[in-house]
Amino acid sequence: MKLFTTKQIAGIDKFTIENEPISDIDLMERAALQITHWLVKRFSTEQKMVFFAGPGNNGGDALAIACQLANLDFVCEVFLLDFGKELKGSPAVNWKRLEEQNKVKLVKFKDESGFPELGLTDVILDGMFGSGLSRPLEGFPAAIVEEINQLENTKVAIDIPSGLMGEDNSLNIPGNIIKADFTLTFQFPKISFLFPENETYTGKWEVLPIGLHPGGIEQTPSNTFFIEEEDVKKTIASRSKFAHKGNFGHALLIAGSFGKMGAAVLASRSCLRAGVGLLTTHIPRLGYSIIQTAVPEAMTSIDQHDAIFTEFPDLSAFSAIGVGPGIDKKRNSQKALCELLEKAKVPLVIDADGLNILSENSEWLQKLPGKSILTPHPGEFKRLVGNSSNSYERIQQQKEFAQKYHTIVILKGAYTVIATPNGQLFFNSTGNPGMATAGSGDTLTGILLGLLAQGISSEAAAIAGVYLHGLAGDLAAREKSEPALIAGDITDYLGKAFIELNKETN
Ligand SMILES: NC(=O)C1=CN([C@@H]2O[C@H](COP(=O)(O)OP(=O)(O)OC[C@H]3O[C@@H](n4cnc5c(N)ncnc54)[C@H](O)[C@@H]3O)[C@@H](O)[C@H]2O)[C@H](O)CC1
Ligand SMILES: [K+]
Repeated sequence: MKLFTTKQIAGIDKFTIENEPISDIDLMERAALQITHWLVKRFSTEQKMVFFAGPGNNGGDALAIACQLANLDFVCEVFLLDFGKELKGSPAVNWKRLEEQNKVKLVKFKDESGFPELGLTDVILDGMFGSGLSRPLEGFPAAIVEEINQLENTKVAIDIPSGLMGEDNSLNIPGNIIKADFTLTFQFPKISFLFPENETYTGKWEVLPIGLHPGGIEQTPSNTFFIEEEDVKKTIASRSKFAHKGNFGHALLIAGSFGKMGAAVLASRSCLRAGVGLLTTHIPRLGYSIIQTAVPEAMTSIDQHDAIFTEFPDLSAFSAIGVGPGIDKKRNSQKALCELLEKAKVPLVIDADGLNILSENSEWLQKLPGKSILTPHPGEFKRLVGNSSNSYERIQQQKEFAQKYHTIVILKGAYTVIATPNGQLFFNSTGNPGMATAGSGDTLTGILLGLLAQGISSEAAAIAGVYLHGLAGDLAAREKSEPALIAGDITDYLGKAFIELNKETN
């Protein structure tokens, strides 16, 4: 799914009005109805619905929802922020409808002194500002936000928590943004919802479709995407009846060191489960019996060194190479990685200590084979690319880095972001906090390597890999729970993830 800026969404909104065609008041009514349905399912008529409405269409939505709920016997009150200007357009129409309906208490207020007393079970609906917010809130609306945030009532934001920008909040004032329990957003997730620091404002968010015109969506360009099942299905081809293991590539995984052989085991197992034809795992001598016992399906390549990575086998047989999980960053391992970068002709997946070595030798980034995949977590990213003051800034850095070095950068997090060399960004939609556990990254490296070795392009492997990794984690968490989930479970549930992905087509 394409993701858009709030400005672009306003354009698609306009396109829908002109081309469906539908009047703006009817589009607002349709959007409002989606939220009304959601509220009716969740709350009872015993609870008063208290709306805070702003001067624009976000306020218009609030008025429309109040009108619809009042017709369903909910007790509603509307507090309209009065900036001394008459309401215009659809918000004005909805205000008039409410006056004529005569079921909802309507109050206009100009400053904090007009802030109402609320009952403990009242539900607050935030319809002050949505995608039309042009600058951070201050003065009167900011004071209202502060009042609302002090209350313990359940808060539901319409489209966007008031005060939050759809993309860049670098210059925003944290105290002047509504902290909602739920955000019900229209048609598309807003980009800022995908950043960890904004969870405190959005609470749990849901996308409610409002039937924006497919033509408008199609013709609006975007280089930012939300990965969904459809985007991954096409990558995972069904296998020919006559297939043999030679059809699915030969991966080389360089992983493990003394005390960290588990990383080599986890990554090897997930590489195999991702469907690779052959896997050779290169490990220090002391790891030999560990890997042979734990992963009998893998062939081994044994380093001359007992405890660390210092050399690698002839590369001509391999269709993709993974390096990093558990390798440590001793001087001889650094030298071996440098040589690997110079000799490798196939894309690499570089993780963990592989990335840390690169951070300490940034001039080697120029040596990366084209379309290699780097998989930093935020700490590794910071060491590799530098500091950033927020997630928006960080993804800009990520994008520039991927373009500069012609690599795919997978920045791991709740919504893992993939940056590609052509300037695109993909946010992953699967995964859960149970996956924040030791070795989870090693399993991702294995999956990526396994897909890449099968001849899947680096971009497609990255997109499918993070999606499947998250999906396997979600399926595992359903049975194991989030706290009890361990990295090996992700690998164990990878099969179920493939089945889930192919459900409709099978
Ligand atoms: N496309 C859709 O998905 C639909 C969206 N709908 C709703 O419409 C809003 C966007 O409405 P818009 O009128 O463009 O903007 P807002 O209501 O968010 O606010 C604009 C209003 O506020 C003033 N303003 C802006 N910034 C500030 C500020 N910092 N301080 C004070 N005042 C400010 C501005 O001048 C305007 O007067 C979207 O979020 C949805 O809720 C449709 O209803 C359905 C289709
Ligand atoms: K809002």
